[in-house]
Amino acid sequence: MNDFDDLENSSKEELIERIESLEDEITSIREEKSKAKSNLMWKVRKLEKDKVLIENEKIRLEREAKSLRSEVERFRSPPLVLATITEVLDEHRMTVKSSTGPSFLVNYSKFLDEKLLVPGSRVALNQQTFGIVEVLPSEKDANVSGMEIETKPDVTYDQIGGLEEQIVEVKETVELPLKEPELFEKIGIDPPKGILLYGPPGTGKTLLAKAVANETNATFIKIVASEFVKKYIGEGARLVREVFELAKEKAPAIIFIDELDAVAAKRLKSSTSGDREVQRTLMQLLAELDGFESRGDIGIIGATNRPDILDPALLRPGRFDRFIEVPLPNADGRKEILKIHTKRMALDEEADIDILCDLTDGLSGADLKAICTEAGMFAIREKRDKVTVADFMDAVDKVVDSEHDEEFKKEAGVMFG
Ligand SMILES: Nc1ncnc2c1ncn2[C@@H]1O[C@H](COP(=O)(O)OP(=O)(O)OP(=O)(O)O)[C@@H](O)[C@H]1O
Repeated sequence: MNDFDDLENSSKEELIERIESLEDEITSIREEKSKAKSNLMWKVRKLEKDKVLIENEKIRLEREAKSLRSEVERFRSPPLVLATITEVLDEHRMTVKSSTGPSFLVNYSKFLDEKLLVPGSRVALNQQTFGIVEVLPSEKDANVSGMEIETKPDVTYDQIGGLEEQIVEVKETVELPLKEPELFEKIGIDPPKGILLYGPPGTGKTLLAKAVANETNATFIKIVASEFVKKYIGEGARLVREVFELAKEKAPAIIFIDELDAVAAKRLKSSTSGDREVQRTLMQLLAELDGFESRGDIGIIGATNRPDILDPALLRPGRFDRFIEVPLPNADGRKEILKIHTKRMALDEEADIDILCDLTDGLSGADLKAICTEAGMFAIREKRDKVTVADFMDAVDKVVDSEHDEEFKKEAGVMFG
């Protein structure tokens, strides 16, 4: 006997009740079907995105390998020599004193502005011909361009997502000696001098350093080590000296040296003048670290994406002797970071951060920030007042693509000057 056999004997009320219950059942089956369908659609979309991400990653890695090869080539090209004009002899020749000591009688490129070629001007010389190839800005300007100084940065720890352990470590090793130096004195140990933050680009190393400076009311002095040794022989060591002098003047201060590997790569066997310049700069940095008494009023934070190539001399006790890894965020970290960057955004009800977390595996905090900004831009462009899931998905695509473009441009820049 099936469910419908006794229908003939049912009363009208019973029949109506039965029909209603069947209608309810049909509605709920329909709802489940539509939910399952949208779930499946999400999964398909996510798998498609994953596929694109993996393919992009492959392209990225291939480009990275290519760009690293070009970088090696670039490091092999000789840097320019820094000099100051001492006397203009005639319209072709002048005497200069180089930053490494000796004076030279030199020619200059006819493309230079002669009005700038006066005694006292700083110039760059070709290392082989010693001809003047460039007139440099005054020393003051050059300094400023290599350094970023902020009296009390406005970054606080609650603006940093997914780095709870790192924050605790930074608080202990940099903040505590700055805030309560007497604790170390009482116990009779020296506070740590320098800490090294290492991890991929855009993961929050600079943010951490700025938050310490904020918390301790310190001046934040940032220098990018690759700027020291980019071009001019003799400049690197001088800049290192000046940074430490400035920090003492402005104490309490945090010295943040980004891209530390640029002056502290393991010694190479070959010895071009570029390598020697890097060595001179590193020596000066080591001398400053050794000579400087860590009384707790200056914190030194180094950062690198390549801890594996650092010269061990720099990592000895009393130098950069604490290492803190700042990795790419995991799913929880990404959620935290997205929460921080979407906090002030007007989000559509369906814009679910969990979905976004799944779609952004392998991306950095800087990428996540860029995705939020891009998603907002898409909404503005379409004159909507809420940011939707689709905006975020398009933003993920855009940011991932633009990263590849950036790498391509960088590579092209290296190849074509
Ligand atoms: N953990 C994070 N929490 C919140 N925002 C982050 C985080 N990491 C990165 N960001 C965002 O990305 C931006 C860049 O990050 P930051 O400069 O700190 O990276 P970095 O590790 O110092 O990178 P690099 O190695 O390229 O110097 C920050 O200003 C912030 O907006």
